[in-house]
Amino acid sequence: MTDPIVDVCDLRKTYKGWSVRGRRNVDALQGVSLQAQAGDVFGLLGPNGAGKTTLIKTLLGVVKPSGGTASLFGQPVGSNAARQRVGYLPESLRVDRHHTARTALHFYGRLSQMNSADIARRTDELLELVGLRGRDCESVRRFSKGMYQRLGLAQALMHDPDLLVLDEPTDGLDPVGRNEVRKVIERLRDLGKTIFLNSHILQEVELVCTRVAIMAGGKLLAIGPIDELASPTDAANVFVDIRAAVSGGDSGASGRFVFDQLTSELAVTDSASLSVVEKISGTATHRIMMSTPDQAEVDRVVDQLRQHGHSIVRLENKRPSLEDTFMRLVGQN
Ligand SMILES: Nc1ncnc2c1ncn2[C@@H]1O[C@H](COP(=O)(O)OP(=O)(O)OP(=O)(O)O)[C@@H](O)[C@H]1O
Repeated sequence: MTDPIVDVCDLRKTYKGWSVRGRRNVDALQGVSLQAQAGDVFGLLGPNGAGKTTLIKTLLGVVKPSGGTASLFGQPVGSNAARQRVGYLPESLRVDRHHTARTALHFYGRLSQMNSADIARRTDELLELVGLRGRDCESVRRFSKGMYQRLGLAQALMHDPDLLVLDEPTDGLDPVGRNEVRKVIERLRDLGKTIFLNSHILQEVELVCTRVAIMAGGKLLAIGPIDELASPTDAANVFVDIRAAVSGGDSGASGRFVFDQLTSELAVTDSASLSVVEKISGTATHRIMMSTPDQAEVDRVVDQLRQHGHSIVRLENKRPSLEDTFMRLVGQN
């Protein structure tokens, strides 16, 4: 494996402060360790106060850690060598209202000490990438929130960084705006950029991230590829649609009737709860819902259904979503 792009080891941050009752320190990071590899789209998740912003600010060299180490590209965070390779989109970027997209990118290019020729070339490339070509000479005052965020992504990319840190890039956007920003992130992922994304929107993270870290109370609760985060004991929801061999031959029998028949026919163990059976309206099909972490149990139920003359029309095994895993981990903590 190559050296990590982001390497955080036992990172700690205590904000020192006072309240009316005396000294009040906040342990915002309590020994966080994580790594992101080149090409990762790394999602940082956690409830309010989890320490996500503190972690991001530490990576950017804005907050000084109280303990532990953090490096980007093998260089200590905050060093010039590390900063030059990072692009940052803050949660609430403010672009002066007199700017157009083009003049704003010129301004940010100058801040990155780029020359005029490079700024002009890069501006054209980025306007194309974020889908603002043709709108580049309009005042940003007329921009929708989605266009504004895409301009924010362009400014973060001006100096062609290898690592992008995005703080809540889709916060406050409508579904269309979110979709547009997500497409840009996917394009950047395809270009091989490493992306560190802080977001509250679990569905967004599930759609674009290759790996996630879940934090709460300044601690790391879980880290890994999304499909490996669910614990082996997390139940999957299994839906089995059947043409039921209903006793009495009534294919239009109610879900309750079929449920009672199945519970007397099937030897279901405790690990699988045959929670409900419902009639799918307008069809001769009934849907059985089970909740079990045990695939062997599903296989047993399917075998028994067949043995009792029920025919399987469709089987769907829905693994726990990122939201299920998040709620379980954060709930436990
Ligand atoms: N400058 C500061 N001084 C004192 N305490 C702070 C400071 N910044 C953050 N904190 C505290 O540190 C803890 C972690 O805050 P942080 O902003 O890093 O969490 P977060 O996960 O980003 O939360 P949110 O999702 O609400 O932005 C919180 O208890 C917060 O009140």
